Amino acid sequence: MTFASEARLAAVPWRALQGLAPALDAPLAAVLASEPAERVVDRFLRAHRELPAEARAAAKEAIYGVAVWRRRLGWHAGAEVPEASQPLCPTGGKGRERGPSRLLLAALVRDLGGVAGAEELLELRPGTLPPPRPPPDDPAIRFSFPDWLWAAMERELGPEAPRLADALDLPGPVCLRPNGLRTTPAALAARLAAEGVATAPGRLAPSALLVTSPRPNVYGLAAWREGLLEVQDEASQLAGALVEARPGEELLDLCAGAGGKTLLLAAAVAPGGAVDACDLDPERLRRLSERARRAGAGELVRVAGAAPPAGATYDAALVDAPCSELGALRRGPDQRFRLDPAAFAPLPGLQLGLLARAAVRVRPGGRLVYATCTFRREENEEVAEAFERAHPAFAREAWRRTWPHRDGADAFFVARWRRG
Ligand SMILES: C[S@@+](CC[C@H](N)C(=O)[O-])C[C@H]1O[C@@H](n2cnc3c(N)ncnc32)[C@H](O)[C@@H]1O
Repeated sequence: MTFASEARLAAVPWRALQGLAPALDAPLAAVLASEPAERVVDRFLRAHRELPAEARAAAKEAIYGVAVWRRRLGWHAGAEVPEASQPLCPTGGKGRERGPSRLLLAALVRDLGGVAGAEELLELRPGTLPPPRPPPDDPAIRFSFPDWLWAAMERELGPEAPRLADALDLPGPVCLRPNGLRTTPAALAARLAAEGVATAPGRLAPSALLVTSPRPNVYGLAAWREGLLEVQDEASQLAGALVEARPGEELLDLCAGAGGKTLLLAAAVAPGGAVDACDLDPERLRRLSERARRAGAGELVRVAGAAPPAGATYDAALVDAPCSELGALRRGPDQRFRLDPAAFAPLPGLQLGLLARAAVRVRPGGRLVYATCTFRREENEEVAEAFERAHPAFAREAWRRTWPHRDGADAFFVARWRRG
């Protein structure tokens, strides 16, 4: 069986890499030494504006492909690929003269891309790669995940885990949120169509629009500059929608970050309402203020700093908690090799503490919403259940999970309670 993430690589115009291999050595070495692929791709494309579109597309796939599939490629190339980002060491001496990254690229192009003559295309001696072999049986190697991450997926999903792994190896859809202060989903869809971008209604969140035309540069659209939309995953939109904010309400967004959900909430409480936005990170709050102004939500969002004003209470509070972010891995697929699972240990305590801080701000009859973008139950159901045990006045109203392979959206957990 071929998985969609594998089949996708067979459709890349790899032959357009002709003559590009030497220029790709440094970017490939950079991603293998743990620089984020997105940044490396951006730098490469800026430095090579002369390249035709097909070569640019193939170079981008080459850099992302080696960054993400490195573990699988090492298996095909006979090179040891460490699970964390460390310098790579080929076991055989062959190919060393071109650097191990070129060998991995050749494995990508030959073994996943299906290109005969990949070595010649990439200026390697024929026979540098070991003979081709069928996909590995070990799913962690097949889907190119560190062992600990594969184990976490298997623990959550059992036999369904390969479908999640496959989905996380595919680029996520581009999902848009119409700015309810300035437009409607139908009006935005028509406006985008006029700008050459086709969309379809989302399946999870009430007003989400999924881009169906080939990945456009959304930030280059006039509709974006005019503040008509935000790029926001559908699961994130669903989490905001589950707050069920109404016009005139006062809300607390305790972990507002750069404001993805704050802006959604601000549009929902207009007219007459307000959202107090808090975060520990002042830089994110600065970006939030900028985005709120662009969206026409400047009057609705009050940036409160690290904590809400003393004594303030709210109709609803959202805790979009810091988490391991494993559910959003499609947004930075090579991140999997930079994560240290030991860093997740303090998260449930932090999450529970944030929930308790938000709970005291919720007025009687008001709502408390907890959201994460991870699939680890230690940060999801287990935190939410611990909160319930300690806060019997809060009655459970909603309990949702989303999954990339089932819903086409990031893996989120959302719980909502009502204070008695
Ligand atoms: C998942 S992100 C928030 C994303 C944001 N709500 C959005 O929709 O764009 C979690 C945020 O929690 C913040 N954070 C971490 N610890 C915190 C704390 N103790 N109090 C408040 N915010 C905290 C982080 O700075 C980060 O911005």
